[in-house]
Amino acid sequence: MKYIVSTQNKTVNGNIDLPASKSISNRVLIINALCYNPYPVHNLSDSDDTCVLKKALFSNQNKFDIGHAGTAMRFLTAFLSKIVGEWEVTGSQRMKQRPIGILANALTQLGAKIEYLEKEGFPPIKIYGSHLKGKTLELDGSISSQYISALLMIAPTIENGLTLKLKGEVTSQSYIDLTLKLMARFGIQYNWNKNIIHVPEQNYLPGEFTVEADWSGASYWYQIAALAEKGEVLLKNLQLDSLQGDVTIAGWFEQFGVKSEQKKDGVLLIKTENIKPEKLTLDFLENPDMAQTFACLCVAQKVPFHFSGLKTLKIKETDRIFALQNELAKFGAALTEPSDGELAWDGNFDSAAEGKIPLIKTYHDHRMALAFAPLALAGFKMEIDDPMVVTKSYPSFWEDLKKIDFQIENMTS
Ligand SMILES: O=C(O)C1=C[C@@H](OP(=O)(O)O)[C@@H](O)[C@H](O)C1
Ligand SMILES: C=C(OP(=O)(O)O)C(=O)O
Repeated sequence: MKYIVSTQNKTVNGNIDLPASKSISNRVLIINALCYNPYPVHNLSDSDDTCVLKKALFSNQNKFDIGHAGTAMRFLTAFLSKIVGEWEVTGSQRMKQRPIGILANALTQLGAKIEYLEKEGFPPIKIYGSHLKGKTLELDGSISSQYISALLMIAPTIENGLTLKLKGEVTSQSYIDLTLKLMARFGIQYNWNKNIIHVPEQNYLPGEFTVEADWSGASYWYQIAALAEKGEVLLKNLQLDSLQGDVTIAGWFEQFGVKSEQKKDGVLLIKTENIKPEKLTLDFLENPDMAQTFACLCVAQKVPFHFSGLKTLKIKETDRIFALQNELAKFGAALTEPSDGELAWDGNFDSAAEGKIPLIKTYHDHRMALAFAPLALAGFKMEIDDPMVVTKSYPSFWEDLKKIDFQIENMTS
């Protein structure tokens, strides 16, 4: 299936019901599974990534296919390691290329047994869950914070708790912070000093919980507001006082004339001023999921950029560096990779691309479709391949775009 995405509008006004955060939802599902008497969770995400984890946790099977969901893969691996039994976890072809060795080694040191069913260090895996005994573990933090979050969530429930000494340049720290803050919300005490996190053995205290709206999903609406000449968009249930690290984009978007105001029922984006930076320099180490949003925005706004902190983009749903280079080249923008973890653009367009209507490939990556579609507002015409890829995090995205008069034409043959 393909969608042709276009709009004649230059002004955007609307109220959008954002999806709930899949990062928060998946943490709360695991924490609830570790509680003795869990309360129901309100506003749980309806994304694929949350649905697969929920299905696995509530199933009576011992084999799980978590599709493309990184958090489900990593969180479930740690959770099942402490549940006595034999478990198999697999995922999509891409998941089989996303490493899990660091987490599996750590769990093995705590007493679990993990076998690789195909390739050493990668899913699918077989887990022999058992009673785990905590200790001090040294862990490379530069590949994925999800390994650390997965271990932290089970830490209070294993004998003697757990101490993690993080090595290397720790990526996505804002997500580690999110994990610990949510654990604290469920009664857990911990100590985090520089690169050492200590979680003593203790019980989670169940309580009522409502999941926040998703700041990563909000970024596409900020992008839309930035590309519009003017307008106001209310992002319902979104909070500026948020647990999610991606809230930081509210500040980044001010350079593109988008202001954020906290209202009773959400965050109001206000676009009044058509401004943009001469060049954009940003570090995405804490916010890797925002790289596609800003690369697409800068090309549409003709803003040269230099982005860093992108080393982990190659092991996400797709190699996002390669995907951005390939697809933005279809609009005539040649992005370079000055060194590993960097992406840059000099602001020049190749005129050979002018007047063409490219087919934007999405590479099984929701954020490719989510970040490219807003470019219709800047007059970029395109077809989007496999548009339902958005269900990984934002199932109602296309319906929401129609609310602000985007035309979404289905080209299913
Ligand atoms: O813990 C989480 O919820 C996430 C952590 C990040 O992954 P990495 O830690 O692998 O960078 C992020 O990219 C992902 O979308 C969600
Ligand atoms: C990287 C992402 O997800 P995950 O790693 O959980 O698959 C994402 O949602 O952008």
